[in-house]
Amino acid sequence: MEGLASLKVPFQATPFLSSRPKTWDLPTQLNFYKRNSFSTFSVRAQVESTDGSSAVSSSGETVTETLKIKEWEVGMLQNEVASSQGIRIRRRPPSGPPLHYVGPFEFRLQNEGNTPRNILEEIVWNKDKEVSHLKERKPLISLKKALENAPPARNFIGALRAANERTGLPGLIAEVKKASPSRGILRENFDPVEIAQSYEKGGAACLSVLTDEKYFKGSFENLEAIRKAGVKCPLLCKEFIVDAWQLYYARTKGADAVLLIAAVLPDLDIKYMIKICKLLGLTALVEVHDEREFDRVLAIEGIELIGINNRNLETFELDISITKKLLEGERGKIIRERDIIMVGESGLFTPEDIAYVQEAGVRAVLVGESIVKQSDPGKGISSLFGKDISI
Ligand SMILES: O=P(O)(O)OC[C@@H](O)[C@@H](O)c1c[nH]c2ccccc12
Repeated sequence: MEGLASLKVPFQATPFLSSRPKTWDLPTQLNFYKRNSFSTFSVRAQVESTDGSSAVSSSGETVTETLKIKEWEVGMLQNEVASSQGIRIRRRPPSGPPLHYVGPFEFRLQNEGNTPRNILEEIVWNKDKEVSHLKERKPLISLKKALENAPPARNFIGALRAANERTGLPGLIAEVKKASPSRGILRENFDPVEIAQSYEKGGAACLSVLTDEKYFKGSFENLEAIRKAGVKCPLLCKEFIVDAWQLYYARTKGADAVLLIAAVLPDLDIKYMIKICKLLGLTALVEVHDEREFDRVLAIEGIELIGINNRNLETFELDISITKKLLEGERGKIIRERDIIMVGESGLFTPEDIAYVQEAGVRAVLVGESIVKQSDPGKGISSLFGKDISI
C-alpha cells in the first residue's frame, strides 16, 4: 500500500545547512527543510507497505547515492560560509538534493531552492555546469601542458598606470562586448578583431574581452583571435570565474588578466585564486559593488587592482555615484596608502562621467556600451573622453 502526502509550507528563506538528522520522521523533515531555506516544498511520502518493506531506506543507500548526498551537503555548507560573508549568490546545484536523500520520503523541491533567484545567480549556476563539462574535455593536467605554448602574460596594471600618467586621465579598459542581458544586442556587425584594433588605435590602455557565450554572446575564440592578431594592449578575460580551472584556461587562451567577482566568490576562493593568478602571471581585477564587498576585498592581502561596478548584477540597476560613495572617507585613504589602482566600471557615457569618477579617485575606467556602439569604436573613445587620447 502506498500513501501520498503533499503539502506546501511557506517559510522564510535563509540559506543554511545543519548536519543531516539521524532519524527521519515528518516533523524532523519539516524542521530540517525549514532550517535549510526552502520556502515551499512538497513531500511525497511513501508509506511502509503491510509486508514491512519500505520503498527507500536510508540504510539501503548505495555508495553512489551516499556520495551524491555528501556532494550536495558540501555545496550547502559552502553556501552557508558564503552567506555569512554577505554573499547572496548561492552555488547550489540546480538539481537540488538527490532523490532518496531523506530515507522513507522522497522530496522534490519545486521552488527557489532549485530556481535561480536573479540573473547573476542564473549565470553562475549555468557557468558551474559549463565548466564541469569543459573540465572533462580538458583536465587541468592538459591545460598545464598548454601553458607552455601560451603567449607570455603582459603587464596589465603597468599599461593602466602608464596611460594615466601620459594623459592625466583614467587609463581606459575598452570592452569588446556584443551583447548583455540588460541591454540586448549592442552591435550587429560584430568583428571582435576589428573592434579591438580600433580601440587600440583610439588610445585604449587595455582591452576587456567578454568570453561568456550564453548571456553576452562572447567567446574564447574572440579572445584568442584578438591576441593572435597582434593587438598590443593587455587583455582582460571577462568571464564569470567560479573555478580555479578557468584561470588556467584563460591563460592558455592568451589572457593577461581575469575578473574575480566578490558578489560570487567567498574570501577563501578569492585568496586562493589570487595566489594562482600570481603563479600564472595573471593580473586579478577584483570587482565589488557595495561597502561590505569592498571591505572584504580590502582585508585580503596582495590585491592591486579593484573595480567598482556601478551596475548591480542582480538587478541591473546602474548608478555611477556608487564609485564615489565607496571611495569616500576611510576606504579611499586605504586605497591611496596602498597605491591600489581603482577602476570605475559600467555606465560611463560622457566626458562628465569620466571626470566624475576620476574626481572620486579612480585611475582607470572600464567601458563597453558607449564605445562599442559607435560605427568607429576608436573615435568613440575621443567622444567619451572629450579629446583624442591616442596622442
Ligand atoms: O557596457 P558598460 O555599461 O560600459 O559596462 C562595461 C563593464 O563594466 C560591464 O560589462 C561589466 C562590469 N562587470 C561585469 C561583470 C560581468 C559582465 C559584465 C561586466
